[in-house]
Amino acid sequence: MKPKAVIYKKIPESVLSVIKESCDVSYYENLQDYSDPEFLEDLKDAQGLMGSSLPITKELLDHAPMLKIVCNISVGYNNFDIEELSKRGIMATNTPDVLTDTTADLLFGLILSAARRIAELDSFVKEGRWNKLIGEDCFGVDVHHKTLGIIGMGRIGSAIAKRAHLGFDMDILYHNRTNNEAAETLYRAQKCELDELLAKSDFVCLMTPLSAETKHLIGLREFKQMKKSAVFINGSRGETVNEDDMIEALSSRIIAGAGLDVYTQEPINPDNRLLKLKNIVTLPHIGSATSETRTKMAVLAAKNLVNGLTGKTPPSIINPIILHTR
Ligand SMILES: NC(=O)c1ccc[n+]([C@@H]2O[C@H](COP(=O)([O-])OP(=O)(O)OC[C@H]3O[C@@H](n4cnc5c(N)ncnc54)[C@H](O)[C@@H]3O)[C@@H](O)[C@H]2O)c1
Ligand SMILES: O=C(O)[C@H](O)CO
Repeated sequence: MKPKAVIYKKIPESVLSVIKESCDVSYYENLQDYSDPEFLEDLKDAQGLMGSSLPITKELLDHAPMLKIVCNISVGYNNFDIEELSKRGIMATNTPDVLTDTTADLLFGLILSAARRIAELDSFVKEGRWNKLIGEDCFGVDVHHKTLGIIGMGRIGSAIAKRAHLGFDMDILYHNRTNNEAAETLYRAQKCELDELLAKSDFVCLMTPLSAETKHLIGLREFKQMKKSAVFINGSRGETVNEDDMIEALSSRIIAGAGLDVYTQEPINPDNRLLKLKNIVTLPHIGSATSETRTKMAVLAAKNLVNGLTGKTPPSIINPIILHTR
C-alpha cells in the first residue's frame, strides 16, 4: 500500500503526477481554513503533508498521529513548531536555494522602486497627471554608489549584495549571526554591529528568518538610528518589524521611505494605515513568485516528500537530528 500524502497548495500537474507514483494523494488546491472537517478527517491517516504557510502546530499535529514528514513549499519555516515536530520524530523540510536569485531580484526591484519612485510615478503618468515638464516633485534619490546595509547575510542577503556590488557599485555593510567570508571577499561586504549598520546605511534591507530572536528586531529605536534619508526594505517576514513603529517612522519622516513585500497580517487589511502612506512601495509577498521558481520549489518539496515517505533522506531536511532517532 502506498503512503498517504495530503497536499494543501496548488502545484503543477506534472509535479502532482510524480508524487502520485509513490503516494496516495488528497489534494486541496487552496485550503482556506485548516479546521475544514474534510481536511481534519484526512489528517487521521496522513503520513506526509505538503504545502505552505499553514501553521503546523501541536494542535494540528494531534490530528495527525501517523505523520512522518511535513514539507513546506517555501524556504522560511516560521510556520513550523520545529521543537514539537522533532519531539514527535516528524521530519520537516523547506525549499532553500531554488528561490534565492528570484527573491534577490525582487528585493532589488523594491530598492529601485522606492528610491526612484517607480510605482508612484507609474500611477502619476497613467492617471493623466503628467501635464508639464517634470520638476523636483518627481525627483528620487540615487541607488548606485550608495551604502546598502543587509541584516541577515544568508543565501538571499548574499544574492542582494552581489547585485548591489557588481551592478550598482554600492558599498555593503552587513549584520549577521556569523561571518560571511564569501560575501566579504566577493562583494567587499563589511560586517558590523546593528547600530553601526543602521546609522551608516542609505538603504537598510532586512532578510533574516522570523524567529523568537528576530521578532520586532526593527522598531522605533532602530528607525531613529537610521539616516533621515534612509529607505527601509523588508523581504523577510512582517513580524520582524514592529509595524506600528514603522508607520510612525514613515508618517513623521523619521526615515524617508520603505519598500515592503511582507506584513504582520497577510493578506494585509485594506484599512491598514500603512496603505495610506505615500512614501512606501507595497507588494503582495511575491519574492519567489515567478512561474519558473514556483515550479522548482514544488519539485524540491515533492522530492522531500517522496524521499521521506520511501525511506530515503529528503534533500532539504530542517531537523536532521531525528534521522538518527528513528
Ligand atoms: N519575501 C519573500 O517572498 C521571501 C522569499 C524567500 C525567503 N524569504 C524570507 O527570507 C528569509 C531568509 O532566507 P535565506 O534563504 O536567505 O535564509 P538563510 O538562512 O540563508 O539566511 C538567513 C540569515 O539570517 C541570519 N540570522 C538569523 N537570525 C539572525 C539574527 N538574530 N541576527 C542576525 N542575523 C541573523 C542567519 O545567520 C543567516 O545568515 C527566509 O527565512 C524567509 O523568511 C522571503
Ligand atoms: O519563505 C519563502 O520561501 C517565501 O516567503 C515564500 O515563497
